[in-house]
Parts: sequence; C-alpha cells; structure tokens
Amino acid sequence: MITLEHIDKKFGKFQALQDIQLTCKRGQCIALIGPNGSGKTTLIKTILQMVMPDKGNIIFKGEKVNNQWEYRSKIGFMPQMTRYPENMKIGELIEMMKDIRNMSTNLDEELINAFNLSSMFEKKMGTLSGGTKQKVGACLAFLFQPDLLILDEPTAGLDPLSSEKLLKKVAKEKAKGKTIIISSHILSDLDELVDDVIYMQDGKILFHTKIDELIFETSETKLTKIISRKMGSVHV
Ligand SMILES: Nc1ncnc2c1ncn2[C@@H]1O[C@H](COP(=O)(O)OP(=O)(O)OP(=O)(O)O)[C@@H](O)[C@H]1O
Repeated sequence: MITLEHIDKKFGKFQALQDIQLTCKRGQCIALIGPNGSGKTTLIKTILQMVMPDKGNIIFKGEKVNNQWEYRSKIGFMPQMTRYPENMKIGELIEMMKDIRNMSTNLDEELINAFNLSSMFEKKMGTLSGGTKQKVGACLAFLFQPDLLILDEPTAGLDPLSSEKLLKKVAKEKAKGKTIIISSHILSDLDELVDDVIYMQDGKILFHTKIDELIFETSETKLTKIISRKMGSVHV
C-alpha cells in the first residue's frame, strides 16, 4: 500500500528523519511509537508530503508519488493538532470538505453519529473544546472511505467514552481490510489493533517488528510491557 525508501529530512541542521525505510501492506495496522520528538509526526507528514523529504521515495500502491498530490485523496488523515477556520461552523466545514472532494454519496458518517456531532453543527470551530475539535478531525478522516487511514495520536484529548468509540471504529475499519498507520503514546489503545510496531528514536526507526514476534521475544502480551522489556534489553 505504502512504501518509503531511504527518506531523509533536515530542518536546518537538525536531522529529523534519517534513512527511513518502511513498507505498510494492504490491510495492515502499523503502530508508530517512540519518545517525544523522535520524528513520528514528521514521518506521517512526509508520507502525505505536508513535509517534503530532502531525499528518498514515497511509493503509494506501487507508484512513485514524489511531488504528486492526487494519491492523498485515498488517505484519511487525522492530525495531532490542526487549525480550522475559526468562524466556520462544524456543519459548514463538513459540507465544504464534501464539496472540495466532490463527494456527496458513499460517505461514512458513522463517527458523526457516534459522537452525535450533528447536534453541534451550528457551533463555530473557534469556540470548540480541544476534544470536540479532535472529534471533527476524526470524522473527516473517516468520511470519504479512504483506503489508508493515518491517525496521529487520535485519542489524545478525547474523553474515555469517545476514545472507546473511536478505537472501535478503527478496529471495524481494520476488519474491513483498511490499512492503518496509528501513532500514540497511549500504548493500551493499540493492544487490540496492531500487526506491526515501528519504534522511532532520534529520527530513525530503531525497530520494525511484528507484534507476534515481540510477544514471543518478550513473553509479554501488553504493548506497554513489551516496549519496556524490549527497550530495557537494548540499553538505550
Ligand atoms: N517545521 C519544523 N521545523 C523545525 N523543527 C521541526 C519542525 N517540525 C518538527 N521539528 C522537530 O523535529 C523533531 C521531531 O518532531 P516530531 O513532531 O516529528 O516528533 P514526534 O515524535 O511526533 O513527537 P511527539 O511524540 O512529541 O508528538 C522535533 O525535534 C521537532 O522539534
């Protein structure tokens, strides 16, 4: 579904990504984890070319897409934090996105309903709580039935019930065969979802391993314990 080949990215002199190589196959759910500042969001934004890599290739469905944008319509992206037009109402924003995408049918409005967002359609984006803004971001990521979902810390700032609803939705899409890349510091959120774990540190991928192998290697089943054992054993 998506492959990154030898991606490098510097911000000034700071090496934010170094020789990133990864392949995410169709139907796979990959967890992107690592400490603050390790490059997870930069990597995600590079996949979408919201951050332009200095070097390397981005391959989507077998085609090199460097400096192309059309492929992004196949990706549902939920950003960690984003700014929306402050004076636009929730309902207007959703309608505008439908217009931009030129899609009014075959929409996935399940999350809009689960979050009961329609009751808030008249509220302006600038007046919303952080969690409600997150919900709008989540609804937009799923709305156009993308093949690939990229979720950057999707549950950060959501109340527990809303987190649960979102994670259930992610699991449902995975069961349908959708490809998912998800970053989170809340490792318990990922336990039921992930096939592969990518651990980033200092702009590099320290390991990319199947969850089954990690469970076998560490004799732990929960990602929190798996990671603390694994990181304990590599002495970083
Ligand atoms: N536009 C930018 N200009 C300069 N430096 C940047 C820019 N974007 C990111 N960085 C730096 O790149 C590094 C990686 O940031 P990134 O946001 O990718 O980390 P992260 O792993 O997502 O962190 P967190 O877990 O805190 O969200 C950080 O040191 C950050 O300050």
